[in-house]
Amino acid sequence: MAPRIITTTLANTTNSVVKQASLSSCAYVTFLAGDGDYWKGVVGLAKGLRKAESKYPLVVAMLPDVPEEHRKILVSQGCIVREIEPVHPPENQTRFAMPYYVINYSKLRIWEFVEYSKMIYLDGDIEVFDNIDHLFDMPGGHFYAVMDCFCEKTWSNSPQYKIGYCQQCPDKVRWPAEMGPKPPLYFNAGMFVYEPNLSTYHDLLGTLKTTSPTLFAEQDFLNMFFRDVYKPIPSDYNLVLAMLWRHPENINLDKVKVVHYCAAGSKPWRFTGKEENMDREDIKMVVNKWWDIYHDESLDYKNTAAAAAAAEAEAELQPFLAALSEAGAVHYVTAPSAA
Ligand SMILES: O=c1ccn([C@@H]2O[C@H](COP(=O)(O)OP(=O)(O)O)[C@@H](O)[C@H]2O)c(=O)[nH]1
Ligand SMILES: OC[C@H]1O[C@H](O[C@@H]2[C@@H](O)[C@H](O)[C@@H](O)[C@H](O)[C@@H]2O)[C@H](O)[C@@H](O)[C@H]1O
Ligand SMILES: [Mn+2]
Repeated sequence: MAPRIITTTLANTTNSVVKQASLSSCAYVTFLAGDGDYWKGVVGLAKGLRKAESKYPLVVAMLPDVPEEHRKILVSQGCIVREIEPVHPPENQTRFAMPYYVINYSKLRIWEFVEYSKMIYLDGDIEVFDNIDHLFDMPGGHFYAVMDCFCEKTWSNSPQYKIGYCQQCPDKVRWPAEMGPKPPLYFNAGMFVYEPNLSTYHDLLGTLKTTSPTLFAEQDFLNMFFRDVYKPIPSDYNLVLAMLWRHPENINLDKVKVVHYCAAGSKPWRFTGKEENMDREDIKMVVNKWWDIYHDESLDYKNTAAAAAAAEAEAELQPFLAALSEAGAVHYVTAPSAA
């Protein structure tokens, strides 16, 4: 019988073997698309989770248009890469609040990651500054996320913005009866706690086919789909930066554990400080905190105990694989590690 050819990057195999073996059924997951610079956000997120001493891995749901070079960097930072196919919304004339939002529907693929019983989704432009592993212990059967704010210009085409209504201060401008029932609580889809499930996954994709896209793309869709099981969690778990100037009374920056760099001009890896509100001291402070983590080499996966354990496991595997190769059972060729 012809020997089976095993060509692998040993480090990758060992890493994923070590990781899979030690993997509990929880994980963080983010989404990466395109050949732009969001991979830097994902590196910052991976290192931030490590600094917060999270005990769960970071999975990256990655579209095929992400360059191999970016993929290798993320693997070298200990990320578990899961290729996904794009999800396109039905054809329509809607102009999204941001044209690139059309790719965000591909986030829906993460419901297919049923090797995990519970996951926390985090946008690539999010940083975790304190441990939030306890969110995995919340009761199942719900969709947990932080309430969004409707006051930024990105909402200017929405009925809420047009009348000055925001759920963060529902008594300031009340929802007028003539506009029908007050909208249900609405979450920001940059961070949420959810349970991967195949029937939910197929239901999501099936429902999407018959749902006309709207301003905030998959965020609107997820709010509609999970409206009956949505449970708000405090803004500490997803500080939508605009809250700092729109609803400072609702924010205690000292308690914030997770920062979402979604305000225009606030992406740390592109920060110029020129856009509106980007000259604020609190904005410059949270952007610098992101860079401190991004530049901290002690947080690189290759410098961690987990990487040392993986390297040790690799060393122990090698003689075994070499012996198999000798015996002709397998033809083993090592490839350069991704790191
Ligand atoms: O070119 C892009 C645009 C977006 N994203 C991913 O999609 C998420 C949602 O987009 P974004 O955070 O820019 O939306 P915002 O929260 O700023 O509205 C990002 O965080 C990334 O994880 C990406 O990987 N590449
Ligand atoms: O595709 C729609 C996106 O909608 C949301 O971003 C918005 C939202 O936060 C608004 O409230 C802000 O005003 C705006 O700046 C920001 O872009 C999610 O963060 C993102 O992950 C994604 O779902
Ligand atoms: Mn975001």
